[in-house]
Amino acid sequence: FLSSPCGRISQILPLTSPARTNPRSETTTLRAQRRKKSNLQIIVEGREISDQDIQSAIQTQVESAAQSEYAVAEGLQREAPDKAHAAHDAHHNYPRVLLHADRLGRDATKRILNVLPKQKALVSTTAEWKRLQRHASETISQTHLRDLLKDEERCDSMFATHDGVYYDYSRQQATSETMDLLFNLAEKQELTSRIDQMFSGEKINFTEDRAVLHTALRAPRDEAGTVFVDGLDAIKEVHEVLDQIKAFTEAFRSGQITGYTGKRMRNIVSVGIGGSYLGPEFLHEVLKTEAEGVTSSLGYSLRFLANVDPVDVERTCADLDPEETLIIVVSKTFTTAETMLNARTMRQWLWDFMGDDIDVVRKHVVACSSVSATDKVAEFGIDTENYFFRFWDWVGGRYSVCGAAGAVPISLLYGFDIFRKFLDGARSMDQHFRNAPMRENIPIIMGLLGVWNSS
Ligand SMILES: O=P(O)(O)OC[C@H]1O[C@H](O)[C@H](O)[C@@H](O)[C@@H]1O
Repeated sequence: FLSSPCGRISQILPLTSPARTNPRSETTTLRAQRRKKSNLQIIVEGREISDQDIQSAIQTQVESAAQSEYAVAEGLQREAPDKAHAAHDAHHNYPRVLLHADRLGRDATKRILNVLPKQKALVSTTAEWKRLQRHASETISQTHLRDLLKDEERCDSMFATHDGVYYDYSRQQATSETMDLLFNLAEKQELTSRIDQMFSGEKINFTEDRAVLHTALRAPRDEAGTVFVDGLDAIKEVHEVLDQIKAFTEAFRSGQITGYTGKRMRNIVSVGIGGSYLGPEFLHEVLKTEAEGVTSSLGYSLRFLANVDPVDVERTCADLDPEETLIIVVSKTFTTAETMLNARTMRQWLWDFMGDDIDVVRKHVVACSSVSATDKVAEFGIDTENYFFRFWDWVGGRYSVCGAAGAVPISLLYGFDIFRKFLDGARSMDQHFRNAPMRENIPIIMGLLGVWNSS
């Protein structure tokens, strides 16, 4: 906040320390003048910033933040998206103000908090959070896990189970009191209604103004018509793509789909990074030693290409016959530099063997990408009609394994039915997450322990 109305902060000087950090004489004078009022001085471009400056800078932001809430509440988002966007941006600056304050130190935070209107309580300012903080410093920091583990009653109570998944959290640095405090915090933050908002497609990802709907990726077909995003029936769309992947998989595995030279394709190279790589690879690692996975993948191979080191490309395809190889470019945005570089390298590899023909790309390269990247997929030379498997902006990259990003490589290697089972498992956990009471709810407990451990 200080950088926009006042200029860039150049120095922050605690007034109690000697003048060694600031040679400017006028600043020294200022410091002397203000010594009695405050023990912190903020210098911006040679000028000291007063409490009043801070207050007016914050006021501007807080006013637009207040308008933002109003705008969104009034449904302006639908009628005037630009306005709502600007309002959203301003709104997000509110926590940022505190973040800056935090960096400036305790004195600055205090001064800033004093001038901030009591508008929206951050989680860290709630009584439930403070109770957790006290509990952490007064009790848990003095307790060794070794001693916690001696308490049988405690250990017996710290587990949750659902559908064959058994979650034992007795090795966490936590007691049943910790859990009580965490559940209180979750209640205070209205977690249950936030979960419902997520499942129903509300745009809870407010930084990108998007829904967070990976759960729709594993919702059953008969739930079509229940979740809409910007007027589109999310679950219906999901099943259209799953049907497309199923049909493509069957054609690929039965040899109906062949490469450019008519050979049957047996090797799959999945190019992608981050969420477009780790999820599918994790699934592959799990399945490749499972009896069902071993038999269903016989005769096929799947490799991942995520690294841009040229030796990695060599390692991935040195022993592959390009005529029998299908390249999957997995990228939600279809712009990620590493992925696109590897995709171009693999395209060249195909061209080097089979000739510089666009049909080589149309027969050997498929894309898993978001609907909004369709033009880029087409530009690359991929057949967007038959070789493009889409997902949506409301699928976060790290969850895309349940969408085309995971479905295509895993189904081609192991068959669609195995992938379907994975979706069914995820669906079962979604239902548990949505319906189980908090104290038995595995994802909620894991989330709360995540908050506990990282804070
Ligand atoms: O799928 P893409 O658009 O190529 O992005 C790939 C990855 O890029 C970055 O690493 C992001 O942090 C990830 O969240 C994302 O999954």
